Amino acid sequence: MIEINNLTKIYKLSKKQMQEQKTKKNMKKAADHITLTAKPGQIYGLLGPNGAGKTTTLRCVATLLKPTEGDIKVCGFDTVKEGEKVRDNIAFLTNEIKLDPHFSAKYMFQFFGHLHGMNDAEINERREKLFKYFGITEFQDKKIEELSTGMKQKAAIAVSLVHDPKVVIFDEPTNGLDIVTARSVTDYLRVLRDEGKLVIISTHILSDAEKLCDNIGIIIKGKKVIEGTLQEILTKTNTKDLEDAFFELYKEYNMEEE
Ligand SMILES: Nc1ncnc2c1ncn2[C@@H]1O[C@H](COP(=O)(O)OP(=O)(O)OP(=O)(O)O)[C@@H](O)[C@H]1O
Repeated sequence: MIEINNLTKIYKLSKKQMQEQKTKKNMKKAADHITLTAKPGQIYGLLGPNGAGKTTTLRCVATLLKPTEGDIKVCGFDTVKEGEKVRDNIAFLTNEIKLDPHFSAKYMFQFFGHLHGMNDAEINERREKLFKYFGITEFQDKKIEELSTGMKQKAAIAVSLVHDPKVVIFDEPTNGLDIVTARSVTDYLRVLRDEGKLVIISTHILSDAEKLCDNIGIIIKGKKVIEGTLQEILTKTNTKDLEDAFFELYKEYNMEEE
């Protein structure tokens, strides 16, 4: 279970960042009083345009950032006061995760398994299952640098899941992946959901949210502006598809003063 309670995250901007973001303010409120609950056996999608605050929110959930205000509980543990316990229960994935190119996927899997306190028998069982699913078994002894981009990505995902976490946090799961790799990743998120795990993703791809997510929270300018199943969102916005709903909300909330 993830319980985000009134999360606000404010970044202090450097002069360079102020220039880049074309603002005179030296603070940026990236998450603005976000409250949400995501439950096991569910894929929860944070949907929003670039810069909406999705990554910031997920990084706070994953204990990588400290909220400015509010608190977050993951499996009942506070992300600030009990960070280690939170980290035991999660995998945080992005498409930027890279494995050391000089080692094999098998070696990296074992290395991270040991870091999580697993024994060799447990690691081997997990590896057989995950490598089989992602089609890595045949290439498991090759150096990462010799693998294709898609295979590298799948190996990184398998390694992140070595400890069989209850909660999987995935920032932009299909970004930058070819269509075949993207499909195997989204299919695996469904497998995890069906195993009773909680999967929370961020995306700006409407079709991913539509097809994959049991619950969708739309974030615009750091605020959660609506939440529900696809059908609930369409009913609340009186629209026919998620794209129409999204643009209605975007028109309404993107105009708001900061
Ligand atoms: N470390 C940082 N320092 C200052 N500002 C930041 C920092 N990280 C993010 N921001 C700003 O906070 C806002 C939210 O960024 P965030 O990356 O959370 O959005 P996002 O919804 O994930 O967008 P994207 O899809 O582009 O990754 C943006 O305006 C961004 O420029």
